[in-house]
Amino acid sequence: MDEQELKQGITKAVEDVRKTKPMAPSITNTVTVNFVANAQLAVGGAAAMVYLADEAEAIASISQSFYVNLGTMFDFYMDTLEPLSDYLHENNHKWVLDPVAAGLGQMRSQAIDYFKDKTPTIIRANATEILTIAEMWGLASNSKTKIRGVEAEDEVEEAKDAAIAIASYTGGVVAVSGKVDLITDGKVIVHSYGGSEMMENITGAGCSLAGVCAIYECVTDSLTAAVTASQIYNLAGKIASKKANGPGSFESEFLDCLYNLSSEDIANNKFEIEELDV
Ligand SMILES: Nc1ncnc2c1ncn2[C@@H]1O[C@H](COP(=O)(O)OP(=O)(O)OP(=O)(O)O)[C@@H](O)[C@H]1O
Ligand SMILES: Cc1ncsc1CCO
Ligand SMILES: [Mg+2]
Repeated sequence: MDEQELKQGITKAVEDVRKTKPMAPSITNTVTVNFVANAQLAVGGAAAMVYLADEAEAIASISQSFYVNLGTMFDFYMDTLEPLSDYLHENNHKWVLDPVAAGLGQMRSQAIDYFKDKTPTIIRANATEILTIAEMWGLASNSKTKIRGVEAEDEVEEAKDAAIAIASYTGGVVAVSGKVDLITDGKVIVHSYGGSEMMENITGAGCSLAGVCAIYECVTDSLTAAVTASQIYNLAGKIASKKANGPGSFESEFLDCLYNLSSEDIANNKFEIEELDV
């Protein structure tokens, strides 16, 4: 894939979502659930949040991509997450994983271990979470990262090799967010630029970015979907930060940008694509 093909793919993904309004269901954390749904709606998709095992499988069967976010774990989650990820894997169903706070606690670790062979088609996370998963899955060692909570403790480029190793293992895409976003399928690396430091002053920029990846994944391949989500987030974040007076107005300006930006402007936001030697 070259830069021109990717630009065309981004433009088409943005337009197809606005035309066809695809629904991507989510099991997502209780902190940012409303922001995830609003971001999915703002880009033109539809949201549906579920928590029970029988509902998750039923709604997965009528969707093109499913979003799983581990932000706030509850006792009964494994009863849903294990059969759901079995179902997604067995049916070659696309799904996005946001492994929030990977490495924290026994139940979250059990979930991440379980997902290793359930082929998540996009893993979207911050650098610390990607470094942690690569280590948990035995794909990298000697990482010095230490989990503290839901925030990144490492720079995006430090997670580059871990991201490539995970993508090569799953056969899917890994998207690492931060000041510059890095997206890889193990064959190419895309860097998407823009955004704003203000995105660190609201909760859920990352959670909702992953939810929006699932929306774009309903209409295009996983690499194009993850790049399109980063491109719209980076342009919307940059423009919204110029209009906002603080985190409150930033959040609403940001949603307005997701809704209003043109597909051409989103595709023309700065990005670079580089082939990897494989
Ligand atoms: N310092 C920054 N400068 C520019 N853009 C940023 C910056 N920090 C984050 N972003 C953007 O914010 C979005 C979310 O990424 P981030 O890395 O903050 O996710 P996260 O840490 O998982 O967030 P959360 O857990 O709060 O949902 C991405 O589009 C990213 O490019
Ligand atoms: C703050 C917080 N705590 C658990 S999930 C979450 C949202 C950001 O990941
Ligand atoms: Mg996060």
